[in-house]
Amino acid sequence: MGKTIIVSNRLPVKITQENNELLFNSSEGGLATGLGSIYKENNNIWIGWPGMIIGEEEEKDVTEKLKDLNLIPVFLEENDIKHYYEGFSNEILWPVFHYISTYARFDPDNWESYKEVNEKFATVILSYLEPGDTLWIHDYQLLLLPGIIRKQFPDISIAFFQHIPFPSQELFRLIPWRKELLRGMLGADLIGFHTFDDVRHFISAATHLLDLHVDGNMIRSGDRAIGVEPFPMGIDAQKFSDLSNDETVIEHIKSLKEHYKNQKIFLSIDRLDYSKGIIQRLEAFELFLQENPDYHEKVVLFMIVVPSRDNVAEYQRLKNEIDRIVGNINSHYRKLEWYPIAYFYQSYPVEFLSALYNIADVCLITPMRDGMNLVCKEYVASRNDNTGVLILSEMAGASKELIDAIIVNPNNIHKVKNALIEALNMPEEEMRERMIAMRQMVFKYNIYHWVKIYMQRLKDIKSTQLSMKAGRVKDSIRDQIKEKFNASKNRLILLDYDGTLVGFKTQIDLASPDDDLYDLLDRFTFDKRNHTALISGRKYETLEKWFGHKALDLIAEHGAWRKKAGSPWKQKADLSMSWKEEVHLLMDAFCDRTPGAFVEEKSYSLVWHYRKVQKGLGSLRANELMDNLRYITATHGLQLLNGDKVVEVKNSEVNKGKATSSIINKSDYDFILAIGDDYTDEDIFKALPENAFSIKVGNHISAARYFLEDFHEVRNLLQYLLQP
Ligand SMILES: O=P(O)(O)OC[C@H]1O[C@H](O[C@H]2O[C@H](CO)[C@@H](O)[C@H](O)[C@H]2O)[C@H](O)[C@@H](O)[C@@H]1O
Ligand SMILES: O=c1ccn([C@@H]2O[C@H](COP(=O)(O)OP(=O)(O)O)[C@@H](O)[C@H]2O)c(=O)[nH]1
Repeated sequence: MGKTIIVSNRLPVKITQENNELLFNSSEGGLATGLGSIYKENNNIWIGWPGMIIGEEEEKDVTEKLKDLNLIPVFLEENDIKHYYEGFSNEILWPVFHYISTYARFDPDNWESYKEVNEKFATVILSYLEPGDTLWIHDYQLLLLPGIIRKQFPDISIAFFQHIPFPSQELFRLIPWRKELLRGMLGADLIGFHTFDDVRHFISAATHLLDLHVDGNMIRSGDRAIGVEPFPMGIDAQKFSDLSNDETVIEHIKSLKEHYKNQKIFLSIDRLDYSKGIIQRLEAFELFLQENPDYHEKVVLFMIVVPSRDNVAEYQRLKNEIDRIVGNINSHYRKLEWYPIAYFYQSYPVEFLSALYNIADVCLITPMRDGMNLVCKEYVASRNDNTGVLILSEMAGASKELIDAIIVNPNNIHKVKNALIEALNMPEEEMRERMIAMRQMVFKYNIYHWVKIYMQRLKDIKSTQLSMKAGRVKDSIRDQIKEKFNASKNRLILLDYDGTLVGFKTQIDLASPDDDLYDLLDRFTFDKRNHTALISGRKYETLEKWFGHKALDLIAEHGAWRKKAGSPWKQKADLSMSWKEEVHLLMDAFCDRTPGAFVEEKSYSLVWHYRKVQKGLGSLRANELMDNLRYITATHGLQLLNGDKVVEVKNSEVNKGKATSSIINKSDYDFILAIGDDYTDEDIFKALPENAFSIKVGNHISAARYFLEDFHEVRNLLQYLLQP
C-alpha cells in the first residue's frame, strides 16, 4: 500500500522563536487533530506553507526541523503571499464563495500568481509522490492542484475537500477564470464539501460551464467518474469533553466564574472576518440592551476576535468598525463595575477556550456564511452536564446538523435579539433535550469518523473507476471481436440509431444520416454474411425516409413497426391506443409551462422532449411529469421510460427486447453484435445470448458487456471490422 500525502495551504505547525532560533511544534487545530492519525504514521506526510516567510539561508534548517514532524514545507515569497494568498485566495475566492462578490477585485496579476503557486505546490508534491500513493488536497487556495497532478499521474488517487462554501453557479461564474478553476478541481476523484447545498452548487456550475455529463452525484470527465459528496467535518468531541476536567481548565473556570458571578455569559468566538457576521451580532446585542434595561449588569457578551488576514483592506476596515461599535456600546451602557462587552482581539490556547465553553450560558454563532464553523461544535462537546444554549446562524454549514440549536437568520437582528431573550429564559428541560440531541450528533460524526468515511469513499470510487475501465473496448477486445467476426458466416449486427450512429441534435429531424454513415452501412449490407438491422425508437416514417432504400432491416418505434429489407412495413397487431389522448393532454400542459419542450407522437407511443429546455429545469419538469404519469401508466399497463432528455410513454407490449428476441429466433447466428446508448437499448442487451458482443455507448451502469465513449468510436469499430 502506498503512502498518504495531505496537502493544504498552511502546515499544522506553531512557530516560536527562542534565542534567535525558530522552533516548530505541531498545532492541534481541528483538521490537524483528525488527520494526525494519518500524517503522523508510516511514511505519510503533510505538505504546505509553514506560515511565515523564511529566508533562503534558513530553508534547509527549517526543512530538517519540519521533517521530524512529518511535515514538508512549500516556501512562499512575499510576492506569493501578496498575490496568491491575500490577492487571489482572500480577495477573490473568499468573498465570492461567501456570497459577497462586491468585495472581490478580479486582478489578473493575482490569477498569474495563483497559478504559479499551485505549480510550486505541485513541484514539491511530485518530488514525493509515487504510483499507489493517495493525495488529499485541502481547500480553496489549491483549486488547480488536483488537475496539475492528474496530468502527471493519470491513475493516482486524489481526494479534494473544500472547507468553505461553494456558491450558486450564478455567483461562481462571475470569476473570469471559472472554467480553469473547475477543471483543476475535477482532477480529483472525490470532491467533498461540508453541505449538500455546496454539492448541488458545484455540480450545477460544472454542468453549466463545462457541459459535463452527470449521473446523480457522479460527474464524468473524460473517462473518469468523479464523486461529489457532502462530508460535514466534525471535531474531536471527546477531547473537548475531557478538557473540562483538565487542571488548567478548572483553574480558568474558577477565576472566570468569580469574575462574572451574577452575570449570564453570551460567548462569541471568531476569526476576524466579514463572513462571520460580527457587526450584525453587535447590532443585535445593542438592540437587546436598548430594549431590555432589566438585563443591564446581568449579562455580558464575551467576544473573542482572532486576528486574521490583516493585510487585506476589507479585514482592516472590519477591525476598525468592530473597535468603533464596541467602544460606542460600552461607553453608552457601561456602569462603574460593568461593561456589557468583554472584547478581546487575540488568539487563545484551547484550555482557555474550553473554560469559556464551560461557563458560557449561551454560545452565539451568527455568521453571514460559514463553510462549517467548528466553534459551535466545540461548545456543544464541552457541555458535559447537558446545559447551555446554542444560537446558530442558518448560514453556517453546522446548522444543517445542529438543528436543535435556536436557528436564526443573522440579517434579522430583531430575531437574533429575540433569540437572546429566548435563550436566557429557556426552560431547563427543553435546554437539556436540545443539548443532548446536539451532543449525540457531535460525538457520532466526529473528526475521526469524517476521515474514515472520506478515505473509504475514495477507495470505493477508485474501484468503480477500475471496473469501468475493464469494460472499455480497448485494442485487445476490439481484436477479439474482429477475430470472431472474421471466423463467422451468419452474423447479426443490431444497431440503435440516435446517440449510437449519430450524435444528438437539439432538433430531432436534424440528426439525419451523413454520407459516411450510408457508406459504412452499405459496406455491411453488401456482404451477405451480415444481417444488419437498425433498431430504433424513431417513427417508421423517418426510418423509411432515411433508410427505406437501403438493404437494411428496419425496426421502428421500439418494435411496433418492422420492415425486412426490400419488403413493406408491418405493424404489430392489436395494440390499444385508448390512453393516448389523456397522456397527450398532460404532456401538452407540461410544454405550456416549459419553454423548449415539445411532444412527439408515434403510432404506439408519445414522447416528451426536453433537450432544448434550460438546463436543470428540463429534468425538474421531467420528474414532475413522470410523477403525474405514474397513475395513468399503471392503470393502462403502459411503460414509462426516462430516456436521454426524453420521457416516453408506450405500450408495454412493444420493446426492443421483444423485437431482438424475434430476430434472433429466426436464424442460427454464429456472431451477434449489438450497440446502443440509451435506456431502451438495455432491453436489447438483456435479450442477447451470453456469447453475443453487447456494447453500450457512454460509460453508465448497463447490462452490456463493454462500452464505447461516443458514436465516433462506434463508427471506428465498425470500420475496423470491415477491414480485410
Ligand atoms: O489560513 P487562514 O487564511 O488564516 O484562515 C484560517 C482557515 O480559515 C478557513 O476555515 C474554514 O475551515 C473550517 C474547518 O473546515 C470551517 O469550519 C470554516 O467554516 C471555514 O471557514 C479556511 O477554509 C482555511 O483554509 C483557513 O486555513
Ligand atoms: O482564540 C482562539 C479562537 C479560536 N480557535 C480555534 O479556531 C477554530 C476556528 O474554526 P472555525 O471552523 O469555527 O472557523 P474558521 O476560523 O476556520 O473560519 C476552532 O477550532 C477554535 O477552537 C483557537 O484555537 N483560538
